[in-house]
Formats: sequence, structure tokens, C-alpha cells
Amino acid sequence: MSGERIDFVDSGGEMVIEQLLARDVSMYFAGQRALDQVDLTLRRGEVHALLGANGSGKSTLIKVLAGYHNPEPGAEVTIAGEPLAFGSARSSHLAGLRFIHQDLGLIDTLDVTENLKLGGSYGQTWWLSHRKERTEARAMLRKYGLEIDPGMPVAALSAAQKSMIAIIRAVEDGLANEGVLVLDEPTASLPPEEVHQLMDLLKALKAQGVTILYVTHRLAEVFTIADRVTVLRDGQRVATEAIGAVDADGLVELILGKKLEKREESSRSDTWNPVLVADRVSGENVVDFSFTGHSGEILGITGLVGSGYESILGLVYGSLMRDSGNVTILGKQIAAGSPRLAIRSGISYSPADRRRLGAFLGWSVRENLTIPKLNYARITQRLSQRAESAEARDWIARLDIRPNRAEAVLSDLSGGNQQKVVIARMLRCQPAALLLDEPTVGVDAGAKSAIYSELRDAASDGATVIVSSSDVEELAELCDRVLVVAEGSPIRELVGRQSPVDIARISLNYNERAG
Ligand SMILES: Nc1ncnc2c1ncn2[C@@H]1O[C@H](COP(=O)(O)OP(=O)(O)OP(=O)(O)O)[C@@H](O)[C@H]1O
Repeated sequence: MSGERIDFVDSGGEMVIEQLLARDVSMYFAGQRALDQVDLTLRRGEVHALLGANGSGKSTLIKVLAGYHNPEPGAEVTIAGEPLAFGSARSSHLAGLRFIHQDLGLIDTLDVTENLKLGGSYGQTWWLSHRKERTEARAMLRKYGLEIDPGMPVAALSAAQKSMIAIIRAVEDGLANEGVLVLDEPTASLPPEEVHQLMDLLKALKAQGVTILYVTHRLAEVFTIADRVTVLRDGQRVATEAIGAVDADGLVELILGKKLEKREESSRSDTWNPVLVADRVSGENVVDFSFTGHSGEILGITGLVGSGYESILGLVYGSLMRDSGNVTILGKQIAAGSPRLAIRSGISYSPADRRRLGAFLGWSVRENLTIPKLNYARITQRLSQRAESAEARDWIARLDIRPNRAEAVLSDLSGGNQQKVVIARMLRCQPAALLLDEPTVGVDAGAKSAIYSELRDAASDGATVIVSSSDVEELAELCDRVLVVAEGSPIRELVGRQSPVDIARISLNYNERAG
């Protein structure tokens, strides 16, 4: 069937051109199935969402398309009717496939023009004309409706602007209508107020006929931007649907293979005892920030990026240096900049940048789980790997971590499963205070619900749980109290159950006023 393309006229009389056809794509890692005879069809000019729980095989499929993995024999992929040679990044590029990963591949110290030109062609001349390039870059930005100065250093751009520059660069680099733009969780690290800018750009690209494969865990975005959706579960394609044919609950059910249980309201105590007290903490972009985390409580902290909400937990824990202020846990003072003391005193912290700061990617799941508190054999006082393995297996079962092998290397786990390991590591230490920065970025609905239920249990057992997050739905779902931050300190306290829209509106209002 190589070279064959099945174009047809749809029920509305529109000509449908099949831009990417993947058939029978299977992939195994050490005997474990990551993709099982997956088929995927992208129509020219559509935005096609690729969904699936953590570990369902989305990244593996993308890596096959990118020429990074060689699939099992029998797989076929055609792009605009032309067969794709596997295992070659160059073939994938020549076929018109362009990939935007979460690491955008931009160079912060260069300006927008230089970044747009990176990887692109410099034409027939061997000399560079800066003025000509700026003019071209300006025209390129205008074409996509972006008001960005081409001379601006990339470091000075907002997160959404950086993503948009990376996308434009990919599209302009010979993509035209003949290829496919593959976006891997493009909004995972964007602040919520910037997501719509990216959506506007994607709509503009779609209007120009660009075909987009869009990987995300955020279902709201799927309904904003996608035409059709394919769902993977355990490496198999379980559905491909037009977006009008499914609703959010239906998608969750397809992703998980079961309905998500609605949580029961737990009865919480009204008389909370203080556990963690931060008193006029300053440092980074935080100014005189005070709060108290109580036993049994889940406290949320939010704001716009730059408001200080993103630094406060690091300052309390000590991974960021406080300039002033006091932190006490159960009455004991924690010196500034001393995570070791914080851990010893009962604080556990998980940073937002899990890959760089939160885990040892080259170590096993067992090692990652047990590192803060090692298991020594009682008699020999040597490290007991057997005890560690047994304990790791318990945690793997409790949080449904996949693959369910204690010796699996962390970097081989999908992002969501890595995060479950980080959360399990915190819970294992039974801390009095759990501090979590953006705990569920890149985590699927099923894993999110497992993490939320563990955090609720930890609170019910008497810990204080403090979550700093830009995800207002998360805060509404999880928190008993939310602090909204602007200009470095809390500006408003929302007590009790809140709607996500209210939290977002209040945060935006205060921060706009502050800005
Ligand atoms: N290099 C590798 N070696 C061994 N196993 C791997 C490797 N890469 C992926 N896997 C396994 O393949 C399966 C699919 O993983 P993949 O990363 O494709 O999932 P995903 O759907 O992208 O998940 P997420 O949404 O969490 O990013 C998982 O079980 C994962 O552990």
C-alpha cells in the first residue's frame, strides 16, 4: 500500500486528503509492549488530538514518526502519499514532519530574528545581511499576527511568545501544506492566561491548511482546537472520533477504560492546628509573605507567573534562599536555605521542574523512592535492598505506577508515572508538611485523581498539604483554602469550595491591577 493515499469527499461535500497514514505501528521495549498495531490517520488541514493516559504510548508514537525509534517490521507510514523511511530523523524532516517538544530548542541569548533563522536556510549567499533578515523576520511575524519585535532577545519573551516563535520557525522551515506539525503538550508549561495566545496561532495555522497532531492531557483544549481525536490506551488505539461526537466524560472514559469516580466530600475538622508557619518571608520575587498551613488542611497558592506564587514554597523549604522572615514547623524554626534541616524537621517538597530538580532520572524507581530515608538491615546495619524492593513494590501498587518494576530506570517511565514516584517518595517519609509546586503538570486524569486522593489522605492523617499551582481547576478540586498572590504577597484568601472560574478571575483582576 506504499504511496497509496485514500482521498475522498466527506458528507459535507468537502474533499478530504489524507496527509498522514500510519498502519500497524508496534514497538517493544525489553519485551514490554509500548505500541500495539496502532493506526493513525490525519486529514490535511485538521488539528488531530492524540490523547491517552500516562504511559499509553503517545511519546513513543511521536518518536517513531520523528525517526528516533524503529518500529517492529510490518509498520507503514506515509506522508502526503510518500512512504516514510523509519529510524532516520533526516527522512522524517525531509518528509515534512516538524516537532515541537516541551524543550523548544530556542537560544535565549539570541534575538527573535536569529532564532527564527536557526535551522532554517540562509539562501544562496554565504554572507549574512542582518537588516534583510530582520525585515524578513518582521514580515514572518506579521503573517501570523504576532506583535513581537524581531530584535528582542528571546529571554525577554513570555512563555507563550517563545512557543509561538518555535512553532513559526518549524512551519516556515519548509513545512507548507505538505507536512505535519506535531506539538507535544505545548501548553504544559504555559501560564493559563497565555494559553489563548497559542490557541489563536494554531487557529491561524489551521486556516492556512497546516495539519497538526496535538498531544495533550488538557481536555478543555481538545474541545477548543481539535477536529478529531485519537485515544491510545496501553499502547493500543481505542478510538478515533470527530470532536462533536464525544464529550469530556466520554473522553475520560475512553482514556482510562473506566469512569472516573466522583469524590466523596470528606468531613474536615473546623479547628485546625497550625503545623507550618511562614512569617514575613522575603526573597526572589516574594515580599513579606505570611501564611499558616494547618493540620488536616490542603492550602492552595496561586497567581500569575511573576507574582511570587511560584517561589514561595522553594523559599520556605530552603531550595531558594530567603532574604528575611521566619519559617517554623511544629514550633521548630527552620534556618534559611537548608533543605536538609527542612527534611529532618518534617517538610517534604516537590519542585515544579521534576526532570531537572525533582528526581534522579538515571536511577531506578526503588532508588528514587528510598533515597530520602534509606532502609538499613537491623543486624548488619547495611543497606537492605530486599527490604527496599518490597517497600518499592508496595508503593508501585498503591499508586499504580507503570511499569510495575522496582528496578525500572526512572527515565524510561512516562512523565506522569515519574511524578507518581516523586509523590510516593514524599508520602513515604510521612512528613508533617507536604509542599508541592505544580504537582500534576503533564499528568493524566487517572494519575491526577490518584495523586489527589493520596494528598487528601495525607491531610486526613494530620499533615498540612500546600500546593502552589497555576491550574485553577486543580485548586478548586483539591483545596480547602486558596491564597491569591500579587506583587510578592497574598492579596486575597478564598476559604471553602471555590469555582475554577472565580479563582482565575480574582487572580487576574488583582494581578492586572498590581501590574
Ligand atoms: N526508552 C524506553 N525504554 C523502556 N521503556 C520505555 C522507553 N520509552 C517509553 N517506555 C515505556 O513505554 C510505555 C509508553 O510510554 P510513553 O512515554 O510513550 O507514554 P506517554 O503516553 O507519552 O506518557 P506521558 O503522557 O506520561 O508522557 C511506558 O510504559 C514507558 O514506560
